[in-house]
Amino acid sequence: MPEGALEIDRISKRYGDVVALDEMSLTVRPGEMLGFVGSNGAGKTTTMRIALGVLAADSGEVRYNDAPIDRTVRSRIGYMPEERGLYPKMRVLDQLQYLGELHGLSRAEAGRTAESWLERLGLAERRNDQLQKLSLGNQQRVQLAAALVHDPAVLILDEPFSGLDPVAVELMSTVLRQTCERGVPVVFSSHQLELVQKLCDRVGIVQRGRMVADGTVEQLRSSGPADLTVHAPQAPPDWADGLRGVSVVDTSGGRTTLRLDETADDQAVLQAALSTGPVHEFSRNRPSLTDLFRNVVTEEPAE
Ligand SMILES: Nc1ncnc2c1ncn2[C@@H]1O[C@H](COP(=O)(O)OP(=O)(O)OP(=O)(O)O)[C@@H](O)[C@H]1O
Repeated sequence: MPEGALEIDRISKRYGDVVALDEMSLTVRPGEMLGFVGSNGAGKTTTMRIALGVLAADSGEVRYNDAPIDRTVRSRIGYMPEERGLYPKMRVLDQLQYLGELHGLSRAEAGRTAESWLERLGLAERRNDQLQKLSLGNQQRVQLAAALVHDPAVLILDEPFSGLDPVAVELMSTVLRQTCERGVPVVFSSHQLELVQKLCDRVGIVQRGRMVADGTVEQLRSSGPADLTVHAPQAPPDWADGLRGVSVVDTSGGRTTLRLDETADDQAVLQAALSTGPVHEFSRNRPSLTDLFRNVVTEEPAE
């Protein structure tokens, strides 16, 4: 493993009869951003809480730099919990400074870093307000500052984008990208798949406590079923019938969308289309992350 990687190695966790995690594994390398996606109740929060050490796994191990995570490493993790969890009545700057000190910064250093994050996140003028006086989106910016104030070696965020307006999404995205570019492994959970597809180097899809797909966005998108769109205006409706490994998904306006399985030969499809007359379009549609997610994940049982 490269130096500075976070590894979650086959962790399992049960709550009574509920299997929350079943040998969940994932690795985030330095300078890599991993999007952690899955249905409600799939096990994302449980995984992140175990990685942080606020919850113990029944089995498996979490490592940083090839060694099991201890208290020193734990204090170098930046974490944004789903339930948020800052003090509502405490003033924003005091709160960040206090958290910086808790993570080992001197008072002056913590104050300086807190001020600079508030500036960066557009909250400088709110520094002396109680947290509860801020809008939810601004409170979330403070949560991000809280995760970053001690210059963490690893950044773990539980649904950091939920409820943010587009400007705040952009700001959060930029800050996460820059943190990642400084060599910090970043992992965040999200249900906003288009955002994950745009932002992340790698994606892990979790279902019922297991990692069911893990790879770069490119790898995952090219591993899904390939659809072809063919525009052959003179082709009869049954032109693609009988082609090996090919099924018709949709036909409209002279365009046919075909699903090809691994036994199909796209060149045979092209020949069949050309044999009907001119072919104006022959294009492969790669699945979006949303399509893949639909294919991989079946509904979780209701909570
Ligand atoms: N404290 C707990 N006691 C009992 N069961 C729990 C507890 N925490 C989590 N679970 C169960 O563990 C499973 C995984 O939950 P988890 O919160 O990790 O999912 P999640 O992927 O983060 O979901 P969401 O997207 O809704 O936040 C669920 O079945 C949940 O009900």
